[in-house]
Amino acid sequence: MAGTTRPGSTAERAGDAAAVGFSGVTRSYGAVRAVDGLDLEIAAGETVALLGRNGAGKSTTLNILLGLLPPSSGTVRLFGDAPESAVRAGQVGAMLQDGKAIPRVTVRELITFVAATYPHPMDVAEALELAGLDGFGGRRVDKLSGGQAQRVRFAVALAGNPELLVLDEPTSALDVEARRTFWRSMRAYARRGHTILFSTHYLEEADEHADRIVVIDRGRVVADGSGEAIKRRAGGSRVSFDLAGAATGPLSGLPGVSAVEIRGDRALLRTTDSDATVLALAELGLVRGLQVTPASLEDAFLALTSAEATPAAPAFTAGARTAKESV
Ligand SMILES: Nc1ncnc2c1ncn2[C@@H]1O[C@H](COP(=O)(O)OP(=O)(O)OP(=O)(O)O)[C@@H](O)[C@H]1O
Repeated sequence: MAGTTRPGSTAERAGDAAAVGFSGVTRSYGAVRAVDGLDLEIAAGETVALLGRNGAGKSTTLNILLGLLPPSSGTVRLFGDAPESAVRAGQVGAMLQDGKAIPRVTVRELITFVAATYPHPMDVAEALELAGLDGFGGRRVDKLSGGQAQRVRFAVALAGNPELLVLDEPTSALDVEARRTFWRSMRAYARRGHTILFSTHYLEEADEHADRIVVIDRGRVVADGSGEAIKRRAGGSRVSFDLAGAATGPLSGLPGVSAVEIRGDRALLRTTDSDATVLALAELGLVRGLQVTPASLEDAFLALTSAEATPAAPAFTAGARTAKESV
């Protein structure tokens, strides 16, 4: 997606500067290192998902990016400038997880007020439409459901017509229909050349809606690339077959096998070399109901972020299985 800049904007002044640049950023809370030497560059026009489990450091990263939290060390640049400057210039819109509703104002009044504080605001009706708030303009913001309030926060983020949109778990309170509407709006906004950075726990959303997925764990980037690239990096395939009473002991020693799970009469092997594993299984006569499937993004995510995992020996723990991974 090509980037576009407004005349006189921070981005134009900064020339080809990245939309976002983190360099060696660290943030500690007492003994907890929430962000630990984070390096990250996001080009203008990219849509990037920040993916990580609870406590990985996503919100802290986004708060530092927005200038709301000073880093303990390292530097952050937005369009080549300090975050505060980019925010002041209206280049950045944010939708954070919390945020209290202002009593007694209507949705339209709120968005009109917010838009008026920016140098190049979005048309209020357009912001309401993009946020899925058509028909809600006259409603009081303190009398909305959780999902509707979340859409108001999205409209607030859009109101300044920002070049960079930062969204912290934007769909967490939305139902299926609202989620679909939200992503349609996001894509439309991205197509205008804007940069979008969103955090999420939803692997499918990251895979489907981002150009690039940055997985963070313990405040560090542990993977960065397309969903496909991350699956490849985490490695391997899953081979499953019917045991038909065969002994399970030898399975972990077969070529390529990095993990074994037994579910009833079915064996599931994680392997870094499915051809070698399948050949060895054939020699043992274990080919009944044989299936070979590439690793899912879920597999990759677990392998990259589980406590005991290393990229060379991904974890494959029974407790973390999901229906999606069933064979
Ligand atoms: N204000 C704070 N004081 C102390 N520790 C904090 C504070 N904010 C965050 N932390 C800790 O920093 C780490 C990172 O937290 P952060 O909220 O950035 O993670 P997250 O990836 O956004 O998590 P979640 O997905 O649960 O929202 C966690 O260990 C958290 O407990």
